[in-house]
Amino acid sequence: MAPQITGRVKPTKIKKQVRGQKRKRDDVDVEKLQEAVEQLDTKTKYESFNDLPLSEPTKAGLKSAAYSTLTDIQSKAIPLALKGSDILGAAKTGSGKTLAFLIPVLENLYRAQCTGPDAGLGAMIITPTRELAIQIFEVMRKVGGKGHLFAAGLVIGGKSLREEQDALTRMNIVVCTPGRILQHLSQTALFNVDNLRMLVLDEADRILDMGFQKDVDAIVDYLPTERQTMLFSATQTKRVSDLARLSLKEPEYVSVHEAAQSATPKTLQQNYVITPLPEKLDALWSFIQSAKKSKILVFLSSGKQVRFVYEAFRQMQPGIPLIHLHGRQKQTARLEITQKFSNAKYSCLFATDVVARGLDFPAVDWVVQVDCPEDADTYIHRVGRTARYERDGRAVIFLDPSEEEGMLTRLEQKKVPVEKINIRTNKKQSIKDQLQNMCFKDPQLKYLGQKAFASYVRSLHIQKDKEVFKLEKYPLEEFAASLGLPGAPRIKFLKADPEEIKRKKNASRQAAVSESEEEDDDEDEEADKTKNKKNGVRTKYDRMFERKNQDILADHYAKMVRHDDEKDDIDLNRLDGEQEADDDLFDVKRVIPADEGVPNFDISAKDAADAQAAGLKAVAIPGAKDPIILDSKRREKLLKSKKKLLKLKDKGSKIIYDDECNAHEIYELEDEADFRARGEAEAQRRKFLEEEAERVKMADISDKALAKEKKKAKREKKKERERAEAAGEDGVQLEGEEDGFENFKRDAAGLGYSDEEDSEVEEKPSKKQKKWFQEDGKRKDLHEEKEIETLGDLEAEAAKLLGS
Ligand SMILES: Nc1ncnc2c1ncn2[C@@H]1O[C@H](COP(=O)(O)OP(=O)(O)OP(=O)(O)O)[C@@H](O)[C@H]1O
Repeated sequence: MAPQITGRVKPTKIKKQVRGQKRKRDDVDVEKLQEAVEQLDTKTKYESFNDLPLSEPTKAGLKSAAYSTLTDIQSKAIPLALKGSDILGAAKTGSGKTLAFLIPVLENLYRAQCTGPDAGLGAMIITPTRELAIQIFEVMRKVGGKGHLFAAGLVIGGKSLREEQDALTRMNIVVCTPGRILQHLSQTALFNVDNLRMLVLDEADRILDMGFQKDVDAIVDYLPTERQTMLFSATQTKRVSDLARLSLKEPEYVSVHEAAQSATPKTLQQNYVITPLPEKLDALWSFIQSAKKSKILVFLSSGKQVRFVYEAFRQMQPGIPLIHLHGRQKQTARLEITQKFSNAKYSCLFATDVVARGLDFPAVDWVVQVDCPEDADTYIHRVGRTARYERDGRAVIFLDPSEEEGMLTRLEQKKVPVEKINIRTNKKQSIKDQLQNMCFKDPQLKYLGQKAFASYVRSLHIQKDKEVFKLEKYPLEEFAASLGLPGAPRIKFLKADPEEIKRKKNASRQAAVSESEEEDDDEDEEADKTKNKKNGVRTKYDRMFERKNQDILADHYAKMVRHDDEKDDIDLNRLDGEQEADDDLFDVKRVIPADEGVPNFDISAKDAADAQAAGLKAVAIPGAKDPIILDSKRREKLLKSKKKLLKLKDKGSKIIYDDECNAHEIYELEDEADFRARGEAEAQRRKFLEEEAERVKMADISDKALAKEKKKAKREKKKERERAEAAGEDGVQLEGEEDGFENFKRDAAGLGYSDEEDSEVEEKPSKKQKKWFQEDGKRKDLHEEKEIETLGDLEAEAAKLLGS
């Protein structure tokens, strides 16, 4: 999105006069406001925006956006911020922190009359992701667009630097991502920040985190030290070193957490299900099947997993619209997807942590965490995408048994109440066979699966919290099988020069991560870990990472599975133009045996010669076109199996015979002279098309006649049945009718919970059976689920879920 200017230039004389008069009125207004702000009692709990000394344009904006009462954080932070204090604001997700800093920004700049191109930049709002910046900008437009004359804009990249440069020099308020604004600070000569009065860091803990550390330090160096600084997040930093870096002056710590019993919204129902890693996709599929009439946000730990799960599930047609979002998609695609998910009533979005923070998707029913988050803070932000601003919401996390103890301890420490539930046995569906079948038939999907496997193992390997993530405890072979892979891909861990790692770390953190993505790009951290591990004990997993084997996934093959929505242009936000560093340190290098159904991996005679030169043995197979190279025990074994060798042999080609019993290939090129003798090529082409069109038309007529006949026969059969029923015959029922309705009811009720224990006992057709989950033990504070009997009940339930 290009920077947008909300302020207007009024060139005519009349307009100038009007403006002059308005300014006079504003001056009086400003003086009065200033007085009122000075007298404001920061200890009072203000309930209504009308009780605060706010300018008319802000009041109008709040009114038109239907904001009337203040949330807790707004009530505590706004009065202090209006008076100019530095603020450290911490409040639960969805509690209205955005307005808590936006209103003071608008008001303080208004009172300072910091409007128009000559006033310069008055406020800078920094956020970790582009999506969040856009969202904040939209809220600002909504609240500030009713009469304020500020020039406000977005600087998040995705546009040419030049366009942004021009607009930046006229802006009074900028909402930006760290990388891009730093680029302007260092490259845009006319961008002057000497008048900056306010600096806001939304999701401050993330921005002050190692990924953005350098950028933020560099930005702060450009800014005047005399300014108001505000930090907001649901999981706030209190580190003195962080605050010192930003030169906060006696900051007011405004926390709504401290007194609260939990760090998450009261209206959020949180559960966990113990799900061994190889069963996670089964569990996810079963879950989606039972919650089709909902809006679901599914978190996975990397973009590769997102792509694989999305592709695989899409092919399996789950009956709910699927979309996916990760940081490697183009900006426009990312925006479209967030928009789509926001507007959807029922939808399932597979995403990485790129949407974990701050995004305000309306009416999300479920947040499902398939992969365990790296820490409790990430958990809090992920689940915070539902149950926003007093609405209900539900969250469920799938924990591998090895993660249970560690993660629950972390959550308890952060005051996150989460209860165990089980998946109902009759709701469990296994999709392993289906995935295996799909991967066997579709090498592209299999390739995505291999990448997903590698990136997941990598993410486990680099996790900081080893009490939660114990790599050796995960059943990786079974996990690979659960993705439909014929075996666990071998993962190669390239050892890099520590100096090179350091250089990359600085460069890629500055560039890539600054745009938002917290996934996939962590090779640098990973490399550090290896360095640290150097003196430690090597496990079988270390050996797995270090294993070397042939690279047979050729470039063209990788390109083949490249998605349209992936970045293929240079990201303007990357300072050093660095492109996908994704696989630099980790790579899937799997030797794919010929019997795994992956085509196009024939070993040519040249390859064989190369292999021999490299000291490998190449063996000629009778009947096979090319020799096979003995580069592994598996291939040596293959030589001993006649059945497997058969697959390597030339399959022959199909031959057809003419009337004189002469053999022909199916497609043979016609003699050119004969072809020319029949006339102009173009005329022949046209004639062929006409004949084909006629043939299709005839086929269509006979198809229709057939369909008509079938319909008639069906109707007659139905009538016959009805006659029989009327005559009192037993056991006749119209096919499908009853079943269809039952399924519909089941799906709807699958959203609920029950109090009963998991049991294998055959279940009576009671309503409780229809639920996907059941609780492990007794749970308090759950809202009663109304039993869904009719379509009307279902609609009422859906309306309740959607908070309408
Ligand atoms: N005073 C208010 N009255 C009514 N609705 C409000 C008010 N303040 C905020 N909201 C609504 O609450 C929702 C959440 O607000 P916001 O996005 O600011 O939360 P947040 O605390 O920043 O959440 P997160 O920690 O996830 O970033 C938004 O849909 C917003 O419109």
